Amino acid sequence: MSLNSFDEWSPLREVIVGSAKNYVSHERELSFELFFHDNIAGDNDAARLEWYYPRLRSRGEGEAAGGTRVPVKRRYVDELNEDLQGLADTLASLGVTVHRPTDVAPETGSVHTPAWSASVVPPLNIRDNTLIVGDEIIETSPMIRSRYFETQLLKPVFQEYFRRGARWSVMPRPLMTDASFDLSYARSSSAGGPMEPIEDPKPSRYDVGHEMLFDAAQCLRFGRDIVANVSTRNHELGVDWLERHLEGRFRIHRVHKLSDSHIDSMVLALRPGTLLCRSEAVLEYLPEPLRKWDVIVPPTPESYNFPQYEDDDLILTSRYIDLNVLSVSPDTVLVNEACPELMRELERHGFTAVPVRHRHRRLFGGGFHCFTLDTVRDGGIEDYLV
Ligand SMILES: NC(=[NH2+])NCCC[C@H](N)C(=O)O
Repeated sequence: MSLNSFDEWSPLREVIVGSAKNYVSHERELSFELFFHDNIAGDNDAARLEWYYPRLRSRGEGEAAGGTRVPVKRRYVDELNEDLQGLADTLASLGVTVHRPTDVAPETGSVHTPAWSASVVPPLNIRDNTLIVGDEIIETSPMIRSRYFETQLLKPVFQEYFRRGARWSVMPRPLMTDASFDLSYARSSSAGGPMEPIEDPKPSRYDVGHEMLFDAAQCLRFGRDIVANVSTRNHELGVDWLERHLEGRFRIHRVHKLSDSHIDSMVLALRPGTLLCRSEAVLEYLPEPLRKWDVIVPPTPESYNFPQYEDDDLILTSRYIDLNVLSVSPDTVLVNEACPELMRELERHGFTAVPVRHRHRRLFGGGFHCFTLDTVRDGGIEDYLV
């Protein structure tokens, strides 16, 4: 079918499901530290910052171009791939056509630019680097160096949609030197909480000042309207680009500092008139028309909802990550089977919750919404925000 995805909830026909094949390590360098810096794990309104460990070690001589590779345990990667296959199988059993990315090679490759290099990670959280707006694929400007060329692994799928008539654009590629990053959000969000130090940015001959660095997962799509979270100058530039690019076709509504970057563990739209939110407080950030929608606030996740990890396992999400559900229609939602409380809450509001296994979401930074990219849904360019 042709690319057609304008919203987060209308009947799903085609989707891409991410892959974690050959995930071996995380590379801890400036862009990674900044991205995962602010793990807000608040009890509804009292936001609290979580530690990452092990603590950063400061860069030694000659280490400026790269970072420290932290291995990811093989068992977790195998279990994650098993769960991803389960997710793909569930979607297929619901009549959805599932596409998969190209897997990265077993030997970890590297991304090299004139300014730096970083090890490649698999195309797992594919929601992050591509925005589907109607009949257009937009590859967004990456925020993490290891993920600089991630969308290349979606190329066969994108080529096929292009062949069938899709528009296909790529936002400007950042030079992504240390000076490209606006550190103000990460620095100011440290107030009152323990915080890993942000390493001193190193100068580079390629510095051009703050650049656009913006993830598609900062957006939620509502027909003609797109809600985009902006927390830094980098995001602001990204939204400026999107606004100019989509002018006359879509309206963008900026929300400010709802989260560090991604919006989809804070709020999701389940059907016209119903939002799933981390807390009622989220509403105050949203555009006026959305504040009138019904809100489902799931019970706060408890530690028993999650596997126990060891000190050397990096935790990359808040415990609200399971809010990150995937709608296959306005009344059917894929939910982590580890969250019976969330499933019951959705059922109470008239949804069918389809349980799907997903064990290691906190180690790999994403739930079902993050791991997927919905390319064909029934919905069109409608005005929902009136
Ligand atoms: N599209 C995504 N990768 N979203 C994941 C957002 C997770 C969010 N940072 C949290 O810790 O709750």
